Amino acid sequence: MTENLSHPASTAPENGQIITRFGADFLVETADAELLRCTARRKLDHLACGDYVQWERQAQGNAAITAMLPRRNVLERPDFRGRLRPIAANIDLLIVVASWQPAPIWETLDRYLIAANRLPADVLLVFNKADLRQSLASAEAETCLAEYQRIGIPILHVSAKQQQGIHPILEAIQGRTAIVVGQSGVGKSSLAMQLLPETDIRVGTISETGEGRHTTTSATLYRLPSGGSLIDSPGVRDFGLTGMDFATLETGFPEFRPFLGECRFHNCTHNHEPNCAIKAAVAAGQLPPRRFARYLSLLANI
Ligand SMILES: Nc1nc2c(ncn2[C@@H]2O[C@H](COP(=O)(O)OP(=O)(O)OP(=O)(O)O)[C@@H](O)[C@H]2O)c(=O)[nH]1
Ligand SMILES: [Zn+2]
Repeated sequence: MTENLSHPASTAPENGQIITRFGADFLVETADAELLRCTARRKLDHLACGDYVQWERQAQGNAAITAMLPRRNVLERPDFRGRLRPIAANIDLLIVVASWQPAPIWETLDRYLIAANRLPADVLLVFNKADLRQSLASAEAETCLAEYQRIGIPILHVSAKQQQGIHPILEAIQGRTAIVVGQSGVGKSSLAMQLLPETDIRVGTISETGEGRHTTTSATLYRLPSGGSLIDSPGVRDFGLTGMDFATLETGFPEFRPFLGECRFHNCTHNHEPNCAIKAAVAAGQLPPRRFARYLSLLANI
């Protein structure tokens, strides 16, 4: 029997990265930086923006994702049924945005830091609305902020509205893949607009595929002209921390590390136990007390 030559056989698999999702299909950036719409089998439904995949051209002329390559990490969020769904994968940097109006919820910031540690991903704390800092930041808030500085969390003060401090964020991203998170109203969308100002970055590259304006709420990966990538994901912006266990909580407080192992009990929770090295360090002024108080409050909730 002769082969049907009108349909070329499928090609060898190639590597690519998922840029975004359109319903059941995915937009894949090929190794040649070409954007290609690909189908995927149902068993690959858990693929997310940022995933590296293998794809191949099919006999029918379309392209299909055939496999997911190993992930460094994945950010998940419960859907309306409470099932965890992947939002974005292979994240290097969690940009946690806070502001002075709405005022920072410090425990929420701590939760983001714990989540970043669990991913694992680096953290950049961006305090937006710097224009309001002088009039709205209380002395207590400044003290809380100083504690983060003290434990070595990188912090930037910016104003999306006044277009100030945007370049340092891009510099901080360097070659990494970053995602912006933070509570509602802190200015995440405003910042994303500043970080991705060119319409051709935000929507243009996506439009080339004939989708028109990309109006879905799917996470989308954008290449930054300054290097690195930014995943813009309306859905993940206020993501929480689900299923936290004690180990996740404890390692989410990196300032504890030098003292861990020095408590009298190896399974010390740094709460009621006698001869606790963490409590001693807090009492001696070696660990920031407000962070420790919030640690105890988080501990009470697991
Ligand atoms: N004063 C001041 N206001 C800002 C700044 N950046 C954003 N805003 C305002 O803050 C409000 C919220 O901004 P958004 O960018 O929508 O905040 P968001 O974090 O994306 O909010 P959600 O979509 O609810 O998660 C808007 O009214 C912005 O104009 C800033 O630097 N200074
Ligand atoms: Zn202890």
